Amino acid sequence: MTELTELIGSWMRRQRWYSTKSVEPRLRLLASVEMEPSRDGARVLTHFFADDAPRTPRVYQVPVVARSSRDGDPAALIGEAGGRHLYDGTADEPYVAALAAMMAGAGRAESADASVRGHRLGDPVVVRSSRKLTGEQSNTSIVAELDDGGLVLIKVFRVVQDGPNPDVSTLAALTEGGSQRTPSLRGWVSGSWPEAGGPGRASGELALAQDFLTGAEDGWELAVSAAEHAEDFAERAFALGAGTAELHVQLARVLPTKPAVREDVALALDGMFQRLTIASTEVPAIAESRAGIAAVYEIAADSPHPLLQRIHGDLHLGQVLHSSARGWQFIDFEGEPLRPLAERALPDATLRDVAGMLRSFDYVAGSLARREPPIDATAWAVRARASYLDGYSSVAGSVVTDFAHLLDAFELDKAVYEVTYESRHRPAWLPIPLAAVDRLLSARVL
Ligand SMILES: Nc1ncnc2c1ncn2[C@@H]1O[C@H](COP(=O)(O)OP(=O)(O)O)[C@@H](O)[C@H]1O
Ligand SMILES: O=P(O)(O)O[C@H]1O[C@H](CO)[C@@H](O[C@H]2O[C@H](CO)[C@@H](O)[C@H](O)[C@H]2O)[C@H](O)[C@H]1O
Repeated sequence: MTELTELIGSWMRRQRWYSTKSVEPRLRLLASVEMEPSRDGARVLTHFFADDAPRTPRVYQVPVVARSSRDGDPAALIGEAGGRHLYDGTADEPYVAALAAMMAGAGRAESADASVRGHRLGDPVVVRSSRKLTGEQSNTSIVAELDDGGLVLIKVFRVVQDGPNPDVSTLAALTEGGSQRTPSLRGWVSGSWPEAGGPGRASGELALAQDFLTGAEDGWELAVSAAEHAEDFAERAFALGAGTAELHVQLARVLPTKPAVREDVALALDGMFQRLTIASTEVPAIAESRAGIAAVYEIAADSPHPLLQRIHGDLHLGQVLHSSARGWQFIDFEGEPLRPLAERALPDATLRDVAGMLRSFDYVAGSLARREPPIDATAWAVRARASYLDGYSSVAGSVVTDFAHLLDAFELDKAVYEVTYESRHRPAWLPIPLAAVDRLLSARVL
């Protein structure tokens, strides 16, 4: 087992989804499940590893195909352990087929310490071929071609946590409610494994499958390209705002809503202060602005709050796709990866999503300002922001002006979260949210 743990540890360190880049993984194998009976000398396994390197241990799901000979795709080869050649399951057909079969037939597999189980929504998913997507992602996404020629996107969660994953629960509710603002969910796989830090068991979702939107364009890439070429984005931003408000209306229809009581406001405020404390500890420049930031949070906490409901939770341009047939589509309802899972599905204020998208327009300008030679897209971002808010209000009414103090606080809170995110993942982009914090604070003083 040491051989396996060492091999996976050194491979994992190089993967985009390994979330604690600054430290060496310290892995412990918690459990393994064989997803289906061994076929043609290939075993399909899902391993659960605890990583003790971060302050709070994290559990990673690592699916592998263990082959008796070196006959898999060389690009997917992890290495050799226990006399077998291990391949990254997400890049290897037998694993993807086993996962899809589990969803299609509501199948189940278990070992002494862990289990996995498939759930189906709508027509069964039978995979003919598959291709792993590459890119800057927290999870691993695979495009699979189905027997009927259709395509699905299979997303394999890497860090797995105890409790329901909002990506699945939100998509399931929207799909069952007939939403056209998001690709339909086709099925998912849940599992249980030993707790990382205690004697109990944890359970949660391991993967999902949803319709793949062929030809859809990534919102971030569309926006950056428009800003770079000084092309107007007002119409697209208006439609995105209106689409966000429609999504919120649908979410309020299919999932619980609740009036904001004192405890909800206190909890939200607590969360914002916790994020501020983390950011101030990791990036001392933020500590200097603490009093100003705290004042904005306190004003928001004392202001009226709208009805709370399920929201997207991490809305930015990278979470929307533009499809010529369906307009703007919203994906990835997992919430902010740096936030505890249990918090992410709690009813929240829709303006938190609006604030996320506003920050994203600022990021477009911020990233172009860092190009060589720099491109000034400040005016582009201001116009996109205004059009987005107009579009949102065209469906949601006066919520943006009625709860303006809340929107201010959410924008600042998101920028503070981004400070921590960038300092951990992309230090070169740290100046973008740092400048935003300064700007958002000085805009209030003037
Ligand atoms: N249903 C879909 N149809 C087409 N492309 C998709 C779909 N879902 C995701 N993608 C593509 O996969 C990428 C990663 O998906 P996402 O859900 O954001 O994963 P992560 O949680 O790893 O960030 C997206 O940026 C998008 O380009
Ligand atoms: O997409 P994820 O769910 O993994 O979200 C995390 O990563 C995002 C970056 O990929 C990060 O978004 C920040 O950078 C974006 C540009 O790359 C920008 O559009 C967003 O506005 C900005 O917040 C997100 O915060 C983080 O949770």
